[in-house]
Amino acid sequence: MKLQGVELRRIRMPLVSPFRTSFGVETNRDVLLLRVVTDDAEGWAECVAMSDPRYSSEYVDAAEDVLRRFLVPAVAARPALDAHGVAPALHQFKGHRMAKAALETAVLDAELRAGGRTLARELGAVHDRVPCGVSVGIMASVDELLDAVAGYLDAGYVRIKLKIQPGWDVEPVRAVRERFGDDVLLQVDANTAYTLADARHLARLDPFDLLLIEQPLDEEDVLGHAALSRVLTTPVCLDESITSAKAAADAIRLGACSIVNVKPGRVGGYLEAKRVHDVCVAHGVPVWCGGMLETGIGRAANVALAALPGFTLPGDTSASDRYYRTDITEPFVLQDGHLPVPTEPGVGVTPVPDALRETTTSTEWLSL
Ligand SMILES: O=C(O)CCC(=O)N[C@@H](C(=O)O)c1ccccc1
Repeated sequence: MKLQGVELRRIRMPLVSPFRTSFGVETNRDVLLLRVVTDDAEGWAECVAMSDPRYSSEYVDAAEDVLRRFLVPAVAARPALDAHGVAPALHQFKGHRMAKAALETAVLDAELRAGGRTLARELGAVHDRVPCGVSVGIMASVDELLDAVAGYLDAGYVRIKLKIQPGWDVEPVRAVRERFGDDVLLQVDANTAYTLADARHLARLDPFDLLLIEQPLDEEDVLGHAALSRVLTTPVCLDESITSAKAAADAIRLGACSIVNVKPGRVGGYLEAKRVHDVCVAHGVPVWCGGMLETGIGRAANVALAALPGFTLPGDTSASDRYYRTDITEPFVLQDGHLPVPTEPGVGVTPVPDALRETTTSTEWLSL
């Protein structure tokens, strides 16, 4: 394929309700979309970088800048363009995995649309729908949390994930167990909010039969997670620490985790995400698909990934209305606790022109 140009488009998506984690509150998503135009087809992708560098070091203005000045020119310089050539072309640049993931995914989407192939087939999906979990933020009170969880269970979500932080952990978990019983699939996500000194406190979560505790310690504290895994009976799952398939292999071999949250943006794209999946499957480690409050563009690709055989735990692949009143694609609607895997070529969805027009805050064309 020959790259003709790349559109960098920023859109503003208000959340239906504030989403609070241990590192801040999200009320609007400032999203960077990429549209790659080649001589064969167009491809779309969503960059999952947040507005500020609090989930990881990346943030959306930096992603846009590094794409404009370094990543797009490097890919455009390749004589023959295909998705598997993007990562090697970008290897010269350090980090910026979310920006790299967006560019690779847009090229992959164009390549697959041109060939009439779905992302699901390309990645090795084995299911035509995926079970969906939901992520529940930190709330102002336990009563507010219980109302939110009741609503999501009524909506059909098959797994509940609670955000936790020091001062909001054992009590909300106990309240959810007491209200909704022991059969609800329940897990917690700390987003690095604790230290190894909190091990004994975190062990107070063990009696609640959680599926996992996600990223309790700093993303660089792999050995700390290994030590914590020896103290807790709750399985430890890593998110922020797993930046590549090699990082996953190392963390598993060091005993730092027994479950992995796979996020394509965090690891540099869907091709590396499949490699993370394959490494985890080879080690007998279950994986599930994480989320970054994606619009339908990123959500479609995540649902395809979540249909791979090693994704044996429900992911954060919620319906569009979990976060957005109006999505920029046809909405993903929960059906019996599941979302259907897109069946159209590429990521399988494209933005609805009116919705895109109404949410766009800037657009820039990089001609090549
Ligand atoms: O359902 C979703 O898309 C969000 C799932 C979720 O909780 N994401 C968390 C995370 O740390 O995994 C997050 C929240 C806000 C910003 C970045 C990440």
